[in-house]
Parts: sequence; structure tokens; C-alpha cells
Amino acid sequence: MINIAKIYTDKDASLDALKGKKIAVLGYGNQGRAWALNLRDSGLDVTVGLERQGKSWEKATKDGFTPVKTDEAVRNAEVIIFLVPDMIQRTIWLEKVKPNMKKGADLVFAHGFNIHFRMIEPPADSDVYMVAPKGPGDTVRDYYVAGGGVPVLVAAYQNVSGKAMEKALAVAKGIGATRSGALESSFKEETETDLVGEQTILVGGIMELMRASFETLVEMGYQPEVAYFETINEVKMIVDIIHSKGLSGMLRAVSDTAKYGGMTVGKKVINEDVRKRIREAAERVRDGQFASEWVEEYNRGMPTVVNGLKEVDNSLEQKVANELRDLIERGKPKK
Ligand SMILES: NC(=O)C1=CN([C@@H]2O[C@H](COP(=O)(O)OP(=O)(O)OC[C@H]3O[C@@H](n4cnc5c(N)ncnc54)[C@H](O)[C@@H]3O)[C@@H](O)[C@H]2O)C=CC1
Ligand SMILES: CC(=O)[C@](C)(O)C(=O)O
Ligand SMILES: [Mg+2]
Ligand SMILES: [Mg+2]
Repeated sequence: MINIAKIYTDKDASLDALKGKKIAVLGYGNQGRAWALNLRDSGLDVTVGLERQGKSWEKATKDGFTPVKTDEAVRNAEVIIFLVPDMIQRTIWLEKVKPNMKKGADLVFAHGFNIHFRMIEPPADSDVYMVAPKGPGDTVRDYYVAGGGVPVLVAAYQNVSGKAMEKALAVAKGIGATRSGALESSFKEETETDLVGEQTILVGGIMELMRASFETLVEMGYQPEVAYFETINEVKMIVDIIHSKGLSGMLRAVSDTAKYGGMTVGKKVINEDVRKRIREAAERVRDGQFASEWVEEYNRGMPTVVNGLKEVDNSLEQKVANELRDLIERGKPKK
């Protein structure tokens, strides 16, 4: 056993810290929808706050909420949960939340970006805590409905009441996370590791490694569908085994040929140079360079994100994904 992180489960958490309190969930997107539904199903009093009528408003209404404007949602709330995009949070905080919130209401985050990089300066009399899911919003909802939960990191940044961690654990329980585990962390550790993770592996690394392998096979004249099954579709199956049994379990589930090839060639592809660049990316996150760059990109209308999405939408790998979707869905286990 390593036993470094403090891990809380259902028996360590109680919903009592939040029972009867008015909770405003700001945003109804990836995480917002999942949290609002899970917290409501856990018996808590949730109001969805949104900036305007639109897609999120419709979705929330369809799910049985009566959304209200952000300023109205925070006016009565004792707990305010920020689930709008990170780059919007500062403006919403300054224009809608700060001027209208109850004195001393809790400020809750699913990611530490705005607090850690000082884009939001919380009032001194509020508890400020975080419950950061280590998984996508849809998974947070799906696991909860199926009786499980996605693990989270919990942290307190300001603990005026002395009960910030108790309340963070109540939120974690309410979204189902303590059925799995809530790991105690800090805003700094969560923010930095989350950014490094999504850049180097979860989003950037996995996508570029898939594309590099796929495109190489296609360039060499192999059929795109065959390349897709091998370099993109099968990743889920391998990752599922890693997910339940770790890397050792995965190695034992593949052939000796794959073990040998994987162990020798893997280290040549992901070599010291790649590790050096992962380290560089992590240093840029830690010293705030990435955050400044992202704020600037956002303020220019996110041209890199907009164009990048278009490029992927039109890529051969996405066209093959669209072509094979029915086949892939047909083959999935039926419950
Ligand atoms: N996407 C995910 O699965 C994860 C997200 N987080 C964190 O959760 C928080 C929310 O992220 P997501 O759920 O991805 O957000 P999202 O992008 O899905 O949020 C969309 C919601 O924000 C509202 N919104 C979008 N633009 C707006 C604007 N200009 N003004 C007002 N409202 C606007 C939309 O109407 C919608 O309700 C962030 O702090 C993020 O880092 C944490 C873990 C995983
Ligand atoms: C899904 C998640 O946890 C990410 C990748 O960190 C995010 O969406 O920001
Ligand atoms: Mg994350
Ligand atoms: Mg993230």
C-alpha cells in the first residue's frame, strides 16, 4: 500500500451538511446537467441558473427544472456552484454573482482554474471549496444512474465556517462520487494536474497518438476502415482492461507478441524526447504561461479551437468514425 492520498467514501460523507439549503447550479452543460440531476435525485434543493433562454434552458426545462436567470438563482442561494465554462466564470462572477449573492454564501467549483490563477477573488466571508470530477459530465450522470459514481478530488480554499470539507463531501456524495472515492487535494494540485493531464494524455496525447498511428497506416496504403479499428476503436477495449486491472492486467490480457512489441517499440515512440516535452508542458502549466495564453486565445474568439474542431470534423478518421458508427454501436454489450 502507498497510502499517501486521503480518500473519503460514502461512510465518511453525509448529505446533512447541505440538506434543506438552497443550491444554485450555474450552467447546464456537460457537468451542470449531471450535477443538477444527481443532486436533485439525492434529495437536495437545486435551482438551475442560466444567463439566457436557449439550448441549456430548454434542456433543463425538459429535465423538469424551472431555470431562472443567474442573478435570480444566486439571490437566495446558500451554495453557488460554478458549472459554466472556465473562461466565462470571471465575468459571471463580477457581473451576476458578486453583486447579488447572499453574504457568506458558499462558492463551489468543479475545477480550480479561476481561483488558482486569481481570476476570481472570493469574498473573505465565504467558504470556497471544490469537487472536481475525474471524468466527463455524461459519465458522472450515467454512473450515478447505474448506482455508481465517478471519483472526485475535493479541496477547501477558504474554510470560514470550519465545515467546508464536510460540505464538499456532501456535494461529492450528492453527485455519487463517494460511492467510488473522494480524494483530498488542493486547488493548486487539482488545477495543475487536470490541465497537464488533458493536454498530455486525456485529450491532446491520446488524440494525436491515435491520429499519428491511423494516418501512418493510411499513408502506407492500408484501408482506412482497418486502420480505424486498429488505432482508434480498439483503444477503448484495451483501456477498459487497464481501467479494471491496471497496466499489469492489460499486459496479461494481450499476446506475448504484443507484450514484446509493445515494450520495445513503445519506448522508442514515446521516448525521452517526448518525456522532456511532457515536462515542458507541465512547467508551462505550473508557471501560469498556459493560463495566460488560453485567456488571450479565448479573448480573440478562440480561433485555434474553432479551426481545430473544423479540421477534426473534416478529417478522414472522423469520416470513418461516422461510417462505422452503426456497426460499432450494434456490437456493444446490451446492458
Ligand atoms: N467537461 C467536463 O466533463 C469537465 C468539466 N469540468 C469543469 O466544469 C466546469 C464546467 O465545464 P463544462 O461542463 O465543460 O462546461 P460547458 O461548456 O458544458 O458549459 C456549458 C454551460 O455554460 C453555459 N454557457 C456557455 N457559454 C456561456 C456564456 N458565454 N455565458 C453564460 N453561460 C454560458 C451554457 O449555456 C451551458 O449551460 C468547468 O470549470 C470545467 O473545467 C471539470 C471536470 C470535467
Ligand atoms: C473531462 C475532464 O476532466 C477534463 C478533460 O479535464 C475537462 O473536460 O476539462
Ligand atoms: Mg479533468
Ligand atoms: Mg479539465
